[in-house]
Amino acid sequence: MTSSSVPIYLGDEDLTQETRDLLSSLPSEKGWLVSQIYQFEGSWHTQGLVQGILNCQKNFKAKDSDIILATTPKSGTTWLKALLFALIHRDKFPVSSKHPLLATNPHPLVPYLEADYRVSPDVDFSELPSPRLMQTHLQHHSLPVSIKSSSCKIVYCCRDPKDVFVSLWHFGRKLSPEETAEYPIEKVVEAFCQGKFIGGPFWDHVLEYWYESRKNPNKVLFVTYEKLKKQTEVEVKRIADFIGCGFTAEEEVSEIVKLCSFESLSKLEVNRQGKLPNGIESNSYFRKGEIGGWRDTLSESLAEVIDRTTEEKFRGSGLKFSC
Ligand SMILES: Nc1ncnc2c1ncn2[C@@H]1O[C@H](COP(=O)(O)O)[C@@H](OP(=O)(O)O)[C@H]1O
Ligand SMILES: C[C@]12CC[C@@H]3c4ccc(OS(=O)(=O)O)cc4CC[C@H]3[C@@H]1CC[C@@H]2O
Repeated sequence: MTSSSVPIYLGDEDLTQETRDLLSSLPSEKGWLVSQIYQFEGSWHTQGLVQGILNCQKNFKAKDSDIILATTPKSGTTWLKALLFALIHRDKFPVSSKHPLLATNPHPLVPYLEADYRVSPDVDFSELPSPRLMQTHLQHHSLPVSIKSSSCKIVYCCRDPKDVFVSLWHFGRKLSPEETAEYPIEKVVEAFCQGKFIGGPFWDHVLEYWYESRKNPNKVLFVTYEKLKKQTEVEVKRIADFIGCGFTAEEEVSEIVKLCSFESLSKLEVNRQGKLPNGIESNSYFRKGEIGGWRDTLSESLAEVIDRTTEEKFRGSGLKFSC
């Protein structure tokens, strides 16, 4: 059973017999926020997510024009959802007081594949305007085959794992204050570094997309939260070029950058009040939005534990997080 405060799609209601049989054969562990997590295709998920992944792998048919945003949780999903939505639809929705991002949180504007397939195995994305934009937290090897075999584009965003961890830590404690109150941070860091965490192991997730981006740079664009934060306009133009909607010399990128900035989005009423369709408070997705914010939560020794894991895992890959 999952805790009642986490989204319903993570839960174990109405699983198919096929999923139940599969789950009974998978390694499982007690989770931090959810009572049980399962290792499926090398990554850890709830029962509900395994059901959503199976449905998605079976039923999702990518189109060549699709754009898939892939991230690990807390690596910049909300920001990229906003930026990609604004970039793709800028002809239809120029930046103005009527822009959809001023009235709607970025999450409902961009479907979350495995969660939506969890809610309904027959979910229909055919009504989405072209190019269709969708999000996933899946590891590369677990993506539906058609995403890998079609010419659709994958934008991958990752972030320094210390900031990812701290972002998750605060997100989880807000989501489930009672369940998390007694949980020492040291234990949660340990589980995160062992990879036994929803979507984990974090480092394997990043490395897979890193190597894919190097092997096939026209298919996978590798973006880091840090670079996006430091040189937003340059990175947003690079993303726009990659997804096939580059900026002309006359066009201004700064309006979209400003619209999607943490400062703008986090001040909007729609992102400050109320809940998203998944039951999570809209403001949970906007906390600090900084590079290196981990310093106010992690001791030096815990930061070292995460850094050591990063060094070990990334050794020889050419990948580094610059802060
Ligand atoms: N427009 C934006 N610009 C920069 N960071 C943003 C952002 N919107 C959300 N974030 C930050 O991204 C993290 C959430 O990640 P995700 O969207 O993948 O769940 C949070 O980090 P912090 O908790 O460090 O503040 C959140 O504050
Ligand atoms: C899917 C989700 C982001 C991940 C959140 C999460 C992360 C780690 C967890 O620890 S453990 O229980 O696996 O040990 C639990 C959770 C539960 C909530 C998850 C979030 C719900 C919506 C976000 O996109």
